[in-house]
Order: sequence, then structure tokens, then C-alpha cells
Amino acid sequence: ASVKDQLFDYVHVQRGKPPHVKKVTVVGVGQVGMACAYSIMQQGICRELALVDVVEDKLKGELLDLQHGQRFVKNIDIQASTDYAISANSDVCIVTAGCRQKEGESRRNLVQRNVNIFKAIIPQLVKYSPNTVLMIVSNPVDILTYAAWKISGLPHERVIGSGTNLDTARFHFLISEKLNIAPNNVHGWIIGEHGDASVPVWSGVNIGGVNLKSLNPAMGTDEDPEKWSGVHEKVVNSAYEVIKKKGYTSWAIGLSVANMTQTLLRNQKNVHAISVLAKGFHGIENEVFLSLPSVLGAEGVICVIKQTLDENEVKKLQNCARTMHEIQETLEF
Ligand SMILES: NC(=O)c1ccc[n+]([C@@H]2O[C@H](COP(=O)([O-])OP(=O)(O)OC[C@H]3O[C@@H](n4cnc5c(N)ncnc54)[C@H](O)[C@@H]3O)[C@@H](O)[C@H]2O)c1
Ligand SMILES: O=C1N[C@](c2ccsc2)(c2cccc(Nc3ccc(F)cc3)n2)CC(O)=C1Sc1ccccc1Cl
Repeated sequence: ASVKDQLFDYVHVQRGKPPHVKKVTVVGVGQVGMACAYSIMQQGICRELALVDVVEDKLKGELLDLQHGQRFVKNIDIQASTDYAISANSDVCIVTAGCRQKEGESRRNLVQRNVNIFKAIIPQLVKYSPNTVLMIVSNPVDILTYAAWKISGLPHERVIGSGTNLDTARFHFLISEKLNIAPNNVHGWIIGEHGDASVPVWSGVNIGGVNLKSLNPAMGTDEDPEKWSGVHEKVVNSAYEVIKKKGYTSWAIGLSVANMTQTLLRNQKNVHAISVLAKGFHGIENEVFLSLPSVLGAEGVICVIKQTLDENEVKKLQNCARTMHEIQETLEF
């Protein structure tokens, strides 16, 4: 079989190229939503930007503050409303709305509260933009991406979650610091569940095509004298460190969402670590969303990269799938 056939599992073959004005909607103008909006505006990624939230004053304030900066960026038309009509004909709808975990609240309870919020948001987005790609950022992102897929009725290739895109970006940054090279020259993927239970694929980490595990076969194991597994531990710990020091995270997730949005709007076919329907990959049998390296285009997921994982990585990934399924089984949609 050709390299192309060995490399890709096609999810959806694109037909033609969608030509029209590029429009993005951001739902939730909190710390994350506004970091996404600002990054998208700064990078001239779309011609129209719509903001939606339930808190009118915040929405109006953020709109004015962005509009006042318009003369410094590429031409963009920004609108905001609590009425979803403002989001009509969006190519991408980014959902950062949600409620934060209350003191002592169980993750399951938080999930159900956010699923209830999604029951109000998702149908409105699809009503006004039936051809949109939904990008879910709200946490727990993998479960809420599944919820968005179920509630929206959209084909699964058009419902993605930011997944381990931020985890992978932090992973690249930390390795780049260790090796004193620029982060975008570090290649390697964190897959599976976003957050504490993510799965670093050490066998794939390479710089300039040199596979680091071939230089240090113990990499990622407890026997590794250089303790490379500490890099993944730091990916998780740095999230808690940021929260402890500033109370929320915004800039990195905003930049990572803008980067994915650009790939979608420009049909760039870049590979991103995003939360996709993982059923059928690596022995996963349930309908769960987990992050796998995926090729993105204007109509969502084009294909998933068929990584070769070692048995430990497959076991961790299947554990993520089991956790997702167990939580999903308890939810009311
Ligand atoms: N996936 C990731 O890597 C990642 C990283 C950081 C944060 N997050 C998640 O992003 C989410 C947002 O984080 P934040 O710090 O911006 O929170 P935030 O509380 O600052 O903002 C949430 C916003 O959602 C709005 N909202 C609530 N209910 C709504 C509804 N029904 N319709 C529309 N808007 C509604 C609120 O008014 C608020 O403006 C959280 O779930 C957080 O865990 C995910
Ligand atoms: O950088 C973050 N900040 C958050 C955050 C932002 C505002 S309040 C908390 C964070 C930080 C630390 C833990 C944590 N856990 C969590 C788990 C399930 C949820 F539904 C919500 C939050 N979330 C949200 C989040 O997903 C991230 S990335 C992240 C988190 C944990 C481990 C590794 C990574 Cl790469």
C-alpha cells in the first residue's frame, strides 16, 4: 500500500472548496473566549467575528473594546449580541461558555451543568449556521465535544474539541526549553484525554527528523536517567501553576484556538492534536471523543494519522476511552 494509504484513515473526503466571506463566532466572552477573539482579530484570520454571551454588559464592553482597536488590524467586522442570529453563516463556532467547578464540586456535577448549558447553545448555533464546524473549548472538553456532537446532529467530522492541542503546545515549549531550540521545531504528540490523564507519545518525539527515543530508549519510562517523563508531568503541573498564580488561563489557549481556526478557514490541511470521534482507532469501541493527530480542512476533520503506539500508550488511551464512556453514560442529554 502507498505511504498515503498507510498513513491516513480517511474520515471525510472533501469535494470542492467553499468560497465565501470567512466568519467566526465565539460563544462565551470570558477569559478564554476573549483570548480566542483577540488572537483571531490580531492575526486577520477572518473577515467577520460574532460574540455571544448571556451577560449583556460584559458582551457590550468587550465588543466596544475590540472595535476601538480595529484600525490597527486587518479589516474585520465585529458584532455582539445575546441573540444567536448574530452568529448566522459562521464557518467556525468556538464554544468557550460554561460554568467553573465550584469548591468541592464533583467533576460529574460540573459536566451535567455544562451539558445543560450546551443544550441551550448548540441548537441555536446549528440553526443559524447549519454548515458550521463546531470547536469546543469548554471543560471537560472531550466529554463536552461528545455532548455537542450528540446535541447538534452534525456529522462527527464537523465537531471537534481543542483537546490536547494546548497540552501538546506546552509539551513542545517545555522540550524546547530543555534543548534550547524554538518550540515549533519540536515534533511530538500528546493524545487521549485533555488534562491530567493525557498520553505523551514518546516514540514520536523528534527534532529535525531525529527520533529522541532512538537516542535514549528509556525515554518516558521510570528507568530513564534523564527523566524525560518529568516533561509530561510539568505539562500537567504548569496548568495548576498558572491557575494558582493568575486564577485562569487564557493566552496560550487563545493562540492555540486561533491557530486551529486558521487551518479550518484557509483549508490548510495542517495536523493538530484535537478531540475527534475516536471510535475505531487503537481498539476503542465506544463513541468517545479523544485527541489524535488529525488533518483539518474547511469541512472539519479530513483524516486521522494512524500512529504506531506501544502497548503502554494503547493501554492509557483505552483507559481514557473507558473513563469518558463511564461519565457519558451518567449524563442526561
Ligand atoms: N480546553 C482547554 O485546553 C481549556 C483551557 C483553559 C480553559 N478551558 C475551559 O474554558 C472554559 C471557559 O474558561 P474561562 O476562564 O473563560 O471561564 P469564564 O467564567 O471566564 O467565562 C465563561 C463565560 O461563559 C459565559 N456563559 C455562561 N453560560 C453561558 C450560556 N448559556 N451562553 C453563553 N455564554 C455563557 C459566561 O457569561 C462567561 O462570560 C472553562 O470550561 C475552562 O475550563 C479549556
Ligand atoms: O490550563 C488550564 N486551566 C484550567 C482552568 C482554567 C480556568 S479554571 C481551570 C485547568 C487548570 C488545572 C486543572 C484543570 N482541571 C479541570 C478539569 C476538568 C474541568 F471540567 C475543568 C478544569 N483545569 C482548564 C484547563 O483545561 C487547562 S489545560 C490543562 C489542565 C490540566 C492539566 C493539563 C492541562 Cl494542559
